[in-house]
Amino acid sequence: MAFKLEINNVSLRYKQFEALKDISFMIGKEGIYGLVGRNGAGKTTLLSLIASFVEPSSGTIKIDGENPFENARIMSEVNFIFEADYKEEHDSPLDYFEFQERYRPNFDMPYAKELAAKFKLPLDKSIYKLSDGKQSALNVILGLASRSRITIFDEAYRGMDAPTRELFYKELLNDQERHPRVMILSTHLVSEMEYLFDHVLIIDDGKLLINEPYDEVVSRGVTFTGEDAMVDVLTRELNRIHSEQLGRTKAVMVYGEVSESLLLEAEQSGVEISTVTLQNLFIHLTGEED
Ligand SMILES: Nc1ncnc2c1ncn2[C@@H]1O[C@H](COP(=O)(O)OP(=O)(O)OP(=O)(O)O)[C@@H](O)[C@H]1O
Repeated sequence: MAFKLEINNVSLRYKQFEALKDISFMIGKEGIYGLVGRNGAGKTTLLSLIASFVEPSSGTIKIDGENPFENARIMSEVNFIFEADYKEEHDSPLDYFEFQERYRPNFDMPYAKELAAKFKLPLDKSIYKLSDGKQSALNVILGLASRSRITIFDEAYRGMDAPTRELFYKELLNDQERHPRVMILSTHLVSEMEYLFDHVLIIDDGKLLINEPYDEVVSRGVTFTGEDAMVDVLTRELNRIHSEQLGRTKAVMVYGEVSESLLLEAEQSGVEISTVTLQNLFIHLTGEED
């Protein structure tokens, strides 16, 4: 059973600056949740609140019905994986695994060692001597092998090269299938990671913009391409988020419900309809244009 996560009217201020503004959402079932936002949108701040590293300035957070702050029962099941500073870390990956085994109720040591072999992570070397990519691999192994009910990866891929990131995504999907839990992945590598997401949360400037299942978000993005005057007429009542023009041909991206009759009208007037990736929706929903 998933731990229910309830965020109610949460704001967070750093002195005068409001980094999160009245955020509310609920996560009630297992799945991979993509938290997407531009630099400085508030992703790490929101995740730090869920992990109880900080308390909200106002609003409430509940995990499994309780305030998670300084709550050992809840916190042993919430795992926040972020880019830690290992410059002075003389312990080895194996020391970390042994510590996690004591502290995390579901930590799977054989699986951690299996992952270490796959990521070619030396188990006995001091962590400060490992490359950035290997330190990131250690982080994601700790996240996966802990099998915490709520596992948060805050841009956990940072030091990894593309093949290593692919390995991480594959292992994440495999382990999620075997041991479903709530995984929250924050990223701006949207095009690379969107296939992983069951659900999407987009934050922009401290506000929650989108909180929907992945399929619903992408089904709401449509591009109309054709003769400019016709495209303008067809999209005039819709939520236009981007447009491009080349000669008389115009492409307009919209976000929202598009009726069957409008789609038919577009087809009959030679206007092409195409789907939009989450990456493109993210760019244009959170961009300054339009
Ligand atoms: N300790 C702090 N004191 C003051 N302002 C802060 C502090 N931490 C974060 N902020 C500000 O809060 C906002 C949100 O920062 P946050 O790190 O949550 O964004 P992010 O979405 O994770 O960004 P990125 O993708 O660049 O990592 C930013 O404007 C940031 O400058």
